[in-house]
Formats: sequence, C-alpha cells, structure tokens
Amino acid sequence: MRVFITGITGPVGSFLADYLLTIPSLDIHAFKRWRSDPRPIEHLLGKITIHEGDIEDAFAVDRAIAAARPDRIFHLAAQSYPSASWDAPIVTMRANVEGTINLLEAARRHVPYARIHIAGTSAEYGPVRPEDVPIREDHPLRPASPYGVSKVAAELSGLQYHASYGLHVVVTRSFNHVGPRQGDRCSIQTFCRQMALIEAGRQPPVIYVGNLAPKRDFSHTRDVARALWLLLEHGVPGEVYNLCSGHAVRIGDIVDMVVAMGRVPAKVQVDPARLRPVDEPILQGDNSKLRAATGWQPEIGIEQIVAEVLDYWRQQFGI
Ligand SMILES: Nc1nc2c(ncn2[C@@H]2O[C@H](COP(=O)(O)OP(=O)(O)O[C@H]3O[C@H](CO)[C@@H](O)[C@H](O)[C@@H]3O)[C@@H](O)[C@H]2O)c(=O)[nH]1
Repeated sequence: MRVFITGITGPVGSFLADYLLTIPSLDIHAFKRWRSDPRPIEHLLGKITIHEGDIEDAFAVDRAIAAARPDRIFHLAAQSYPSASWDAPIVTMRANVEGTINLLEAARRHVPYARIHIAGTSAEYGPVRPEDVPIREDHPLRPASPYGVSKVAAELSGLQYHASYGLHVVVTRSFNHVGPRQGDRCSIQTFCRQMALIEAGRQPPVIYVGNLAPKRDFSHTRDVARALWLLLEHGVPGEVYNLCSGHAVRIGDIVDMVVAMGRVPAKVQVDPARLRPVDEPILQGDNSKLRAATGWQPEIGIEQIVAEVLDYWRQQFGI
C-alpha cells in the first residue's frame, strides 16, 4: 500500500512517517516544500520517497500524486501558525485553502479510490463559553483568526469533494500537537527553547511569554501520528473528528513547569509583542467520537511532552 504525506517537515509529518515505517509493507511518499528546512526529515532519507514542490503549485501537486499513486493521503501541509496569520492572511488562505483544493483535485484525477485525511484545527471553533467545553464536533464554527477561517474553508472543501465526487475524505480538528523537531513559534516550544538558551548562558535568565491565561489541550505528536493512521483505516468518510487529549492545561502552568524543570533559575516576563488581537480563553476537546471509531487513547501526558521538548532544545544548543 502506498501512503502520501504532505507537510512532511512540519510539526507532525516526520512523526507520522516514523510511525508508518513500523507498519510492514507500506511504501511511504512525502511532498516536501522545496525550500523547507530538511533537518526534521534527515533520519528519513533513503527510507521514504520525497517529491519536492509547493502545495500552492497545482502542477507540482498533480505531478507528485500522479507519480506516487497513493492509496492513503495525509494532508498536513499548511501555514499552521495562528499568530502569523494576522500578519499574512492571504498567504495563509493560499496555502491552506488553495493548497487543499490542489491536493483534492489531483486525488480526484489520479487516485479517486484513495483515502484522504484533511487536517483541520481547534482554531475553527474560535472562542467558546466555559459551559461548552469539552468541545464536541457539532459545536458551531466561529473562528477568530485568519488561520481558523482558512482551515474551515479547507475542511469544507474536503467534505465537498466527498459529497460531490464520493472521495473518501476524513477530517480531523486537531488541537495542540507538540513534540520535538518543531520550530519555536508555538508556546511550549518557545518557552523550552528560551529555557535551554538560558541554561546554555546564551540568554539572560528571563523567559518572555504572551498571554498566560488561556487553556489548551495538548497531545504529543507520537500519539497524534497513531491516531491519524487509525482514523484513516477506521473513520467514516465525510465525518469530522476532534483529535485531542480531552484535558486542558493553563498556559501559565506550562511556563511554571518549564521553570521548575530548568537547571538554572529563570524569571518570567510578559512581552506585549506576543499578545494576540484575539485569543481563545479555552480550547479543550471532547475526543469520544475518535475513541469510539478507533479505540485510540493518548499515552503521553503533558509533563512528558514538556520534558521531551526541553531536552530537544538542549540538544540543539549542545547541552
Ligand atoms: N506562541 C506563543 N503562544 C503563547 C505565548 N505565551 C502565551 N501563549 C499562548 O499560548 C496559547 C497557545 O498558543 P500556541 O502554542 O502558539 O498554539 P495555538 O495558537 O493554539 O496554535 C497551535 O495549535 C493549533 C490547534 O489549537 C494548531 O491548529 C496550530 O497549527 C498550532 O499548532 C495561546 O493562547 C497563546 O496566546 C508565547 O510566547 N508564544
């Protein structure tokens, strides 16, 4: 069976490939943006087939799908930073909406039998009332960021290709997915990177943070990879599934965890540049639909997530 992953260098892509490599007789192909940093996939070279291109380039996507002829497609490529989407709304729309349609069109043309996963996000829900958590899939979508809007359009495009052409499309609304090998734009990443820099003596002993009040639902990327595979095997086409741990943690508590795990003392200071125009106070998902469909359970808790990410950044700085 041939599998195709877009967004292979992104937060989840390389972990999904790692997981799929443990399943016998899968032939793994991946679509890599020609200018993306290859370091997250260095360990995969020679084990998977890489197709270079850009998800916004319909010809490149078409060519890659025609060459790989996959039976399973995991669409993870995106402009995935809510914070960046206010500064780059059009780029966000192009990558996330046009990119998804490029992929769906290529699949429709070359592999209409393929099972396709489309990655949506909890940011599609936007701000919810405390009494609405844990959020279920039937909760109204009121995204508060250009990123959230773009992912609603991507998700609906996938569902429309299912309705119009009968493609086997399954959508996840992915809550926060965290692990090593990611950049430093997301909360846990930047806190851990700064702590590692402080330990290395390369930053004064202050961790700069944004809004500490929100609560988020974090899953480890290894748990996420397993869920994605199970969902494409067992999920119902045309359906949407929350992909989350079911628990929410206050961002301020994460910062405290990082400080407590640090090898040297550090203070915490709010940097106004890190505050967003709008911030969802709580995004905590109900994962019962996913669990019922797949039997999946998250195995890695928040303490281990933070510890692994901190160790990852220590390794980056040689400590
Ligand atoms: N990035 C960042 N966030 C901070 C900081 N300080 C506080 N926060 C708060 O931490 C929360 C989580 O921010 P991120 O970790 O950046 O995640 P996100 O905005 O929820 O986006 C991530 O999760 C989405 C699913 O909820 C994903 O869809 C998206 O791609 C991304 O991975 C937000 O409320 C943010 O304001 C900081 O210094 N940096």
